[in-house]
Amino acid sequence: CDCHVCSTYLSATWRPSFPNLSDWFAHLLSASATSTIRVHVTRNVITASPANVHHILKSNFPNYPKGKQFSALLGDLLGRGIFNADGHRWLFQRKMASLELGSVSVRVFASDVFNSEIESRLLPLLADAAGGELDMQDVFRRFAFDTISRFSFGYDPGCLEISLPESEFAAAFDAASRLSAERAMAASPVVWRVKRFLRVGSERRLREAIRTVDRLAQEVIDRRRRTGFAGKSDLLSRFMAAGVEDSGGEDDGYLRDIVKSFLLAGRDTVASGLTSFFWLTSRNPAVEAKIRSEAEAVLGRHHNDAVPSFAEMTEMHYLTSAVYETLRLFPPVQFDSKFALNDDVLPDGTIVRKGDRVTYHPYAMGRMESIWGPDRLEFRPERWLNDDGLFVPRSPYEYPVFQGGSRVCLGKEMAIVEMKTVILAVIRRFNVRVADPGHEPRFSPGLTATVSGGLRMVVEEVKR
Ligand code: HEM
Repeated sequence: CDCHVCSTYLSATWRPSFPNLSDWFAHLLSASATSTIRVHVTRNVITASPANVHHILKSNFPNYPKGKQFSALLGDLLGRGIFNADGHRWLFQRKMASLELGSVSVRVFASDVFNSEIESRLLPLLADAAGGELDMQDVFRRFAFDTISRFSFGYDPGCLEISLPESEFAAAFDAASRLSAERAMAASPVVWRVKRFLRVGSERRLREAIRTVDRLAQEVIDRRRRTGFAGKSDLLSRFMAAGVEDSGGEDDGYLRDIVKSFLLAGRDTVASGLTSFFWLTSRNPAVEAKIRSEAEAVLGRHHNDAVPSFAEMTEMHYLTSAVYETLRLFPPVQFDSKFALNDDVLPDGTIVRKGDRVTYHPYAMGRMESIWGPDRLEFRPERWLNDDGLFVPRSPYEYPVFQGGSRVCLGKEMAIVEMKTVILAVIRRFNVRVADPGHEPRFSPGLTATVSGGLRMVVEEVKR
């Protein structure tokens, strides 16, 4: 195909004009009369139309599974885990996980994990670095890996200890997710499949990384079986107690797969959201000031610095709005694809053929004038508040940052609470400013938005 979009895509000639591929797609989607474009060479229909997103994720959901093309990329790492499954296997895990994640006891457990990681590691690390610089993206990735590992597995990799140690588990998990995502960048799937068959290059490294992840995960599972899982709060113990391993003769590999999906889903996403938040507030100190004064109004001026309760955080509508506003401009999952099972027509008239890739694009949607109005590029938490100053959510089909419909993110509420807890703890004690204010983030290709080269920030203690 020699159409403008395909030739620009293939030759990457969008690069001089746009910092990221997602910015170029946002530009094309804004200019399209239907908010939908087609990249013929990759058989990819990309849409930023809320009606189309509703159709794909909700009203015609069965026609848009993740598909074999996607699950092949992550299959070696995630196996049969929820993130990579379709059909009955997905539904079984979805029901079980929604039940567990919806329980009050799991919420209390998650809050305990966040609070202890903040009190015992994050704040001491920032205090130690005060007056100097830190790569805050690295800090948040370590924070998020410790918390999601403790939450999912009951295993503490200790990545955020003050010496910022190398964790074998975190390094192997990083390598495995990066190398799996890089499969999507091969000119053709044949390339990585041949390398995999021959066990050479990146596929050899991927195989080794997955082996390490599986070995360490298995050690945790074996230990849990020896020491008992009854009464323990982490997801692994809950799944074991719910008898997952007995269901349909499934083996330990299945438990391991389930937990790995949670690690992948809950780690880089939260770290990405926090990194973007501090980048945006560093450039918009007025927002930071409003969050501080709201916190003071809710918690009182002389609050004893203890982590605010869930109820107190719920009262902070401006903070909630600032988190949603951050994720609007910088969604951790910038785009997400499905593969059509059968021919279909989208609500805007776009024809979809069986096997086409259909992508909704939260990054572009967060920049659409038709959805957010003329000030769409401004970081303005106020847009989420009603006249009474109360936070009002938007439809998930206009704001599919956590996806929407039948496969909406299972960790959404937990992620928002985690982000709010960290933000409050940090900004009440520290000023965190981008070291190089002219720095415009560029994202590395991958499953989750990660700032290429990290984000160096200056940390200073707030004078009281
Ligand atoms: C800001 C943070 C987060 C964002 C933006 C986010 C976003 C998303 C998105 C877009 C999906 C759909 C992916 C797909 O189907 O291709 C998803 C699914 C999922 N998320 Fe999250 N997520 C976040 C945090 C979390 C956390 C902390 C957890 C774990 C507790 C989690 C657990 C999951 C799971 C299990 C799924 C799969 C649901 C299914 O397929 O039925 N997420 N998330």
